[in-house]
Amino acid sequence: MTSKPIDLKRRAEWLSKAGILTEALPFMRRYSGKTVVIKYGGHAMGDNDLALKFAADMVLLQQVGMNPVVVHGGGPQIGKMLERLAIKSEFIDGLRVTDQATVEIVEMVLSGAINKGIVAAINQAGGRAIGLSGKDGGLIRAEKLRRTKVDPDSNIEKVLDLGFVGEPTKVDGSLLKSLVSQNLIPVVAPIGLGAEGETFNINADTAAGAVAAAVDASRFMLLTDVEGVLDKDRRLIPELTVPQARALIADGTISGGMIPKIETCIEAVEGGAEGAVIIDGRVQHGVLLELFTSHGMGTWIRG
Ligand SMILES: Nc1ncnc2c1ncn2[C@@H]1O[C@H](COP(=O)(O)OP(=O)(O)O)[C@@H](O)[C@H]1O
Ligand SMILES: CC(=O)N[C@@H](CCC(=O)OP(=O)(O)O)C(=O)O
Repeated sequence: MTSKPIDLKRRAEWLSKAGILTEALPFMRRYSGKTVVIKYGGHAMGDNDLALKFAADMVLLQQVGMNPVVVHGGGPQIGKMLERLAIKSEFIDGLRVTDQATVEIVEMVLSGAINKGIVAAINQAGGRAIGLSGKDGGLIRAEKLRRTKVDPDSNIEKVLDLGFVGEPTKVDGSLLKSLVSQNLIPVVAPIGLGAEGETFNINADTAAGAVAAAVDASRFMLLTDVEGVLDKDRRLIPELTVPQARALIADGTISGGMIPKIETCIEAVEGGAEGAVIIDGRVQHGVLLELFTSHGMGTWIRG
């Protein structure tokens, strides 16, 4: 039996048309050996096809010599599960108020179904992913988040009690680096371990920022369900300086779940990352478009 000959000329033309040879190679060379932390938001997970493409992109990043580290969210998925269990949930400034019953569900959804789903998809795509929550190996130590807010009527500062919402106090970057050195792709669920063994629900953007700092990431990307940061007329803002971003939070243009993203990006660039970018996770292969094309996508936050 003879197999059909491969038309190499056609394949070469296709590669060239796809711009792979001309456009992406210099970027691939530039980022080789660099660590990129990708925050994969619950809204960006979309359907199965999109999730498989995301997984394939992670494998490709590794194959061109980069070190991808994934930190995932799952807010909408937690919301659905809480609804099924008739547990009410509310958000303050983009953070879920988390009581004991809620934190149990948060951990179950994030460290269970979502984490293992991403790990399975990356392994299916030919990579070697390993799933961890912040509890595994003591990866993310956390403490109760202290938040205050000035009451606009009385002008008095109030302490907000968000329950088991945590903030990272220490991320063990050496653990992640040792996994990466063994060609593994770490996939991290944003659950923190408290000093008394408590389970903390950490906003995934915040957890991703702390992970990026701990592994000295040169690139930090957040995938969400909008094109990037939008102005008051809902137009994409391609680039923001730190002072501009702060001003947009102060005047209310940036609100809700976009606030922790921006705060985390500011920390990442102030902490020395080459760049932090918020991109549309609903676009197929968005990560590759951002990293390996000259126009990139989304909103860049610069120092
Ligand atoms: N200025 C803004 N530009 C873009 N999105 C914004 C802005 N202000 C608030 N948002 C909201 O932030 C959301 C993204 O945050 P979030 O829902 O927490 O996403 P994820 O699950 O990806 O973390 C957007 O869907 C949008 O509703
Ligand atoms: C404290 C807090 O708000 N935790 C988040 C954790 C998941 C998350 O951040 O998921 P996304 O990135 O998909 O929004 C929550 O309970 O929804």
